[in-house]
Amino acid sequence: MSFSRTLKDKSITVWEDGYNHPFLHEMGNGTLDQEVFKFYLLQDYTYLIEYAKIFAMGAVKAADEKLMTNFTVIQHAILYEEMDLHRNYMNEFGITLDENHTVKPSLFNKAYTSNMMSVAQTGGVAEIIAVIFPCAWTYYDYATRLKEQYRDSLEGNFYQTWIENYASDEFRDSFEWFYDTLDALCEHKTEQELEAIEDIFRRSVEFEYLFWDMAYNRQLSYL
Ligand SMILES: Cc1ncc(C[n+]2csc(CCO)c2C)c(N)n1
Repeated sequence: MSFSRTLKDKSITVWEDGYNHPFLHEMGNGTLDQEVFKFYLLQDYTYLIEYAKIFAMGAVKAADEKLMTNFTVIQHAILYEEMDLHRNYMNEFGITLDENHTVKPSLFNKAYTSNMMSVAQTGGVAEIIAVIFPCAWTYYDYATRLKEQYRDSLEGNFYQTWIENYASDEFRDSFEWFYDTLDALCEHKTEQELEAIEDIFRRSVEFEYLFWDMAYNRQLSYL
């Protein structure tokens, strides 16, 4: 198996803790408190703005126009498609964009995006891919599993659109290039450098897990 494809298994404990989080299963069976989802949605919107900037950092550090394009295509998809999913749910909640713009990131949200920005500033393209990879990979993995596990009750579930968006083939294909690109970038790295990449990846899987937990407990925002 290529280096990039082993990364999930090297983070498997926290990866599975993420999938088993009640936030996800309550979305799957449709019982998740909509106030909890609203908290997640608004926090995630601020998260996505910072996350999109990491792709801009990738484009700045990319060695050729192909890679630069790959980063900018995803950045565009985040701003136009993924955030549309959020804007549509906000619309259902009657939250306007102006109201949304008053939301400040929670402490944990800030910690996650600050970590990503720090990796992006100090690292190269391999480190940038490692830090963003779990966001896409866990979402695709969790959503496809939820879609299968709760297939009998998905129709009419308030969270159906969310689940189907992240479980789509189109979404899977959009980040397919992460695998081979990361492998190529890691080809001549030392054991020590590879270990550092694994740590960056695992940290993001940990951050993903705690993002669910933060949202589920609506923690911690005194701002
Ligand atoms: C906390 C958090 N982590 C991951 C995602 C999912 N996500 C963000 S951008 C993107 C597209 C390509 O990476 C995906 C799948 C999210 N919404 N919120």
